[in-house]
Amino acid sequence: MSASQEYKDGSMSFAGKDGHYRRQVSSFRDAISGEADAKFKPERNRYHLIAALACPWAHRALIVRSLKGIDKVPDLLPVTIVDSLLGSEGWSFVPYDEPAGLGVPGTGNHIPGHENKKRIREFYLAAEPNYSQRCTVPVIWDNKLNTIVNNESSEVIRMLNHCFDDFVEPQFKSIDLYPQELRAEIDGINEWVYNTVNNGVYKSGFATTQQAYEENVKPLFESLDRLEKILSDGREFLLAGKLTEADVRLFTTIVRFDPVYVGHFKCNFDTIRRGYPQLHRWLRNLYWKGPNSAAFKDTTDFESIKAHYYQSHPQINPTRVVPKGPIPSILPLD
Ligand SMILES: N[C@@H](CCC(=O)N[C@@H](CS)C(=O)NCC(=O)O)C(=O)O
Repeated sequence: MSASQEYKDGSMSFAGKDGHYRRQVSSFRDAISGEADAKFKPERNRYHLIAALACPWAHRALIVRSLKGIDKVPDLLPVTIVDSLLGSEGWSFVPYDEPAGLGVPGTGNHIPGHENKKRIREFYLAAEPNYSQRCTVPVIWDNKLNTIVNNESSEVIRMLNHCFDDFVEPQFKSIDLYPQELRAEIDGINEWVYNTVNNGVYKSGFATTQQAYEENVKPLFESLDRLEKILSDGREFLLAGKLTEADVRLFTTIVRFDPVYVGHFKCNFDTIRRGYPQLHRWLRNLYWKGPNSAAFKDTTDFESIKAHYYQSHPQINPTRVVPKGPIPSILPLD
């Protein structure tokens, strides 16, 4: 069942009757694996990542693909980027005629044998002809079996953490974003960060009643306070002085916070740059500093991010005007 309903003007409400937004459960939950009987074996010239630069969930996959050096091996996991505008037929590889002239173009669809597909929906229907839910990114598409391996970002990044280790250069093989000894801690932090921060901004922004909005925006800022405390000893990463998937998952929300969530989703008790100096330091370190920064910086496209949110939700922003600020989108290191 879809959690969205269409208004008379064609725009979508993503909230239910009680004003609360509920994210749908992802449908494709397989994994690429080197195990002997695996259906989806790691191979070159087989898999594609379909992503939106705007989307924080897809952004996780782009970051891990880069951190793990998967992007440096030709034809291991090429990326197809959709246009930034999420229109009435979902994510698209070609510009929408209506509303016309909006959005930042993606890469176009060059997935061999599927070049004529215009919308991401067509891949979902090829994989599952009766699919009736929302067609979300990220998607790992298997061009051999013509199906979707997985469309749940939390599982996609777990999979990319190791599944292509036999193909990447040695220095990337040893990178482990979910090390055994930290798993319990990572799972613990992921759980409340997912509910109140990653999804909390959406639950605040898509709420259609005052009460639903307040019930979600307060826990969001409580969690930002909690993160601020965790980082207050000056640590560079959330856990144990080591970059983990917990940092990746939090980054994609925090980097969008001041440019989009403060205004568009009404998450405006404070901004990260003014009210959360520790989170702000952590964010800028990931984005600007050290050997990992390219994975964070080069996958962050503020133009697509802002265009997407402000133009794709006419129930929130009917004029589709995109604000110019904050300037700059992210501040430099001190
Ligand atoms: N649980 C999914 C959520 C993905 C998701 O909701 N993606 C949004 C973009 S931010 C999407 O593709 N929405 C398309 C639509 O609603 O039509 C994941 O983490 O992979």
